[in-house]
Amino acid sequence: MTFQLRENSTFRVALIQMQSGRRPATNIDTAVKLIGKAKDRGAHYVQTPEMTNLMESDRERLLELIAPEDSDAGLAALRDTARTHRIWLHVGSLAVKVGPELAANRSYLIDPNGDVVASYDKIHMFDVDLANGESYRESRMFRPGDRAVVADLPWGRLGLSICYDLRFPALFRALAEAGSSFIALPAAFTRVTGEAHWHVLTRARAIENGCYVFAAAQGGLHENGRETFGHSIIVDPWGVVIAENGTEPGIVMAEVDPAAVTAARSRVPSLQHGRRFEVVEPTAAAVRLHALHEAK
Ligand SMILES: O=C(O)CNC(=O)[C@H](CS)NC(=O)CCC(=O)C(=O)O
Repeated sequence: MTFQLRENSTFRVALIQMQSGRRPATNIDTAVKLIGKAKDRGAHYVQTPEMTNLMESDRERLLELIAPEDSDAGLAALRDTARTHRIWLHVGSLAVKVGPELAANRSYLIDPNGDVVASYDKIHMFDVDLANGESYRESRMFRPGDRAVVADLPWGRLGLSICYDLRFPALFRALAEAGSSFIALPAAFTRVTGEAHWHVLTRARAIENGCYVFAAAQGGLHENGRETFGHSIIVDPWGVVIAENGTEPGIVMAEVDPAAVTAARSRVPSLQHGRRFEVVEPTAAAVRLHALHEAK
């Protein structure tokens, strides 16, 4: 079955904020309940955060707890949920097994029939040491993706990204140039970096690409000891935050209008004005002039 294009109609987006723990069955159960509530409130597209099924820092334990996607009980339950509620369900990511010692941080777009229509492996791995001593080595557990992915919703095209990808504007530009009106950014930002950068970066990506940004987040203190920023957020293409949550689990909703994308891009057509330069190497003459100037 195919879905009718509805690029001229608004739709309701719901973001599920979670505080996922160390037991996949419990986390999936929580997600399914919140998705049901979002449906009751009229959602057409529902997004869950990065690592919906598991927040686990221990590599061995993570590898024991996860399954290949074909036999993943969580994915099956979420597909059932999409079908039961007749919604577009975007599972922000699941940790899934892709080899004996290897996982992927993979998001799934599921249609109202319960079929997976797109999946995306997080490209940029969060291998970062923060000033407060927090240290992350995502690439120890996860195999990064190398493909940018877009998928079609009835209301327009959706570009897929995850969490740390937010810091790589070239990915978002590529998604916009591939026709995205909406960009999905499920996340599990740290509290510290979220406080410093979350709002400015989500708004910047929306503004510079004339896209909506839908970002369902993990928030609060997790069983594995991690603390995440929360603040699930919906930003419109003009950079206005139209819905936002705090740090508690819950649902964030907004009415989304595809016409706002066209409007923002016609007011400021910066997408059409890009890539008009080449980078020029410093010339020997310029270097000599500089040296002359310094010597004065
Ligand atoms: O590891 C897990 O359990 C779940 N995955 C995550 O939390 C991921 C990888 S560690 N987090 C981020 O990418 C944070 C990015 C971020 O905070 C920033 O860019 O500032």
